[in-house]
Amino acid sequence: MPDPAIELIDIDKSFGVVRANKRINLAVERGTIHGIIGENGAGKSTLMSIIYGFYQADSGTIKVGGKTVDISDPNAAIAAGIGMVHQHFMLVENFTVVENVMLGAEQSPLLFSGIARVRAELKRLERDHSLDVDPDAIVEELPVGRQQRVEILKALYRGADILILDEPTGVLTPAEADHLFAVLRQLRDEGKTIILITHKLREIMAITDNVSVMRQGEMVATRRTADTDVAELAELMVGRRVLLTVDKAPAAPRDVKLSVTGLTVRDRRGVVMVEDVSFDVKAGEIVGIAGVAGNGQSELLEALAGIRRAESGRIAMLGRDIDPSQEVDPAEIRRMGCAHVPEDRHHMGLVLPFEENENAILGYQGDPRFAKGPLLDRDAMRRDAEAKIKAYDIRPPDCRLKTSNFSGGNQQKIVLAREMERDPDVLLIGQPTRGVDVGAIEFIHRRIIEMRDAGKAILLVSVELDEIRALSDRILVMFAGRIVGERSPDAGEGELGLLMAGIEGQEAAE
Ligand SMILES: Nc1ncnc2c1ncn2[C@@H]1O[C@H](COP(=O)(O)OP(=O)(O)OP(=O)(O)O)[C@@H](O)[C@H]1O
Repeated sequence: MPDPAIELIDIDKSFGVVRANKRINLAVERGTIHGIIGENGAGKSTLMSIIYGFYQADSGTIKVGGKTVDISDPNAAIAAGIGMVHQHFMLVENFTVVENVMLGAEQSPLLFSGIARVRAELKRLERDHSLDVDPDAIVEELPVGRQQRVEILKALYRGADILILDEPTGVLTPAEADHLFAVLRQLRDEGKTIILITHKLREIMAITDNVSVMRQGEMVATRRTADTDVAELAELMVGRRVLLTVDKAPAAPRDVKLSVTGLTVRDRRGVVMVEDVSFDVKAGEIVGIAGVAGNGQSELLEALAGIRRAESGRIAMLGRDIDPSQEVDPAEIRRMGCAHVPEDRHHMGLVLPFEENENAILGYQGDPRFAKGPLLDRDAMRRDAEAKIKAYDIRPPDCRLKTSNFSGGNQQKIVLAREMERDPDVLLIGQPTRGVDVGAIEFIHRRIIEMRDAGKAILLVSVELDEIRALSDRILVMFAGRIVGERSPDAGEGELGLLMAGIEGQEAAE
């Protein structure tokens, strides 16, 4: 390669018995966007953490601009011109944008020349890179797309020439993702080098110049994006052909298992998040809720699961009437036969310092299968966890490992296995495949269809329109807290997109 911006030579890294990176070699050409893909647990985040100095490689060499560098911590990475935009933003939420940009940039001589100059520099960076954000806004009040811009600005402010983005579109709306891509292309055209980790192969095809594939800790292939396609990449990732479409028979809906009438939910500040929502879900059908993130889907799901109090409305679930404006015990909802895969696995689905086998029964500790007198039957828990690890191909297959030590996609599989394998009659499922690889998506989709065919009533919330269209038997579109339309899964992407943007919906609702 004529001019690699960064080169990794024989990088090796183990965590105990897990060899996360095995003699990795990679050269990233300057002024290109280079995608890194791979199954959950393939070692992508570990490799990026080594480049950014969070982890130290056990052996190997990193060269930046042809020179060997010792990246002992993130400050050394920054000094070498490497910037990172994290999956879970590393911003201080109650600080302003300027304060966040200044924070941690102690090495920057600009810091000593006052906040006014920092603000001016920030303004210039924003203008030059179409990264519009108010420097004085408090970070937690910004939508996620803008918070991400702050992360990018922070890296640019510190002089990053090489920018690493880990799953940057996972939390973005489609419009925000398009904007991000425009920014990345512009940065590339200015000569910056971008390394992008994503599970979305369509994004790889749309935006990268080259793509490298990792499998089980190894770098197995690098391709020019123009010379490959989604099917080849999927196969390189998982080592077998992957079905990229979902095969399903027509639904055979039976009696209503979940009926929601006039549900209204406000958030802590009193803002209406769900407004007068009514719908039914029958046994043997999947009802998908489509919508841009932040239009009330999360609050709807939480109210149904009993973890958020509603203002008014009625819920009839599995023959029982629930008044959601009263305190509802989520454990009671679970006991009735309703399982819930929460959208935000870090905050609601898992206790990260717990062992895998403990999270595998979280919320179901009272189950007699796991009781030994007044105590927990640890052997039964481990046997149960091992069976789920096998069925969901959770890696590494170690139920004693702390949950925080699993990769993001494998953490998602731990939650899915726990909730789906309870054999619930009603399944509330939020963003089931966020952060999971194509092989696992194929498996999870198949499992959801099997559950439908076994007569379960399934409510699916996903911001991935492709996923909603592939799985749902009926699609409800939510906009600004209201259901603005019902469509069949055959409805075109354009038609659904307009509804999701509230354009047709407003007329329909009037
Ligand atoms: N701090 C740690 N301690 C122990 N094991 C770890 C640690 N960090 C990562 N691992 C293990 O290293 C392997 C690689 O994980 P990594 O997070 O790099 O995967 P990934 O390719 O980024 O996966 P995903 O797509 O799911 O995010 C996994 O088996 C993971 O469990």
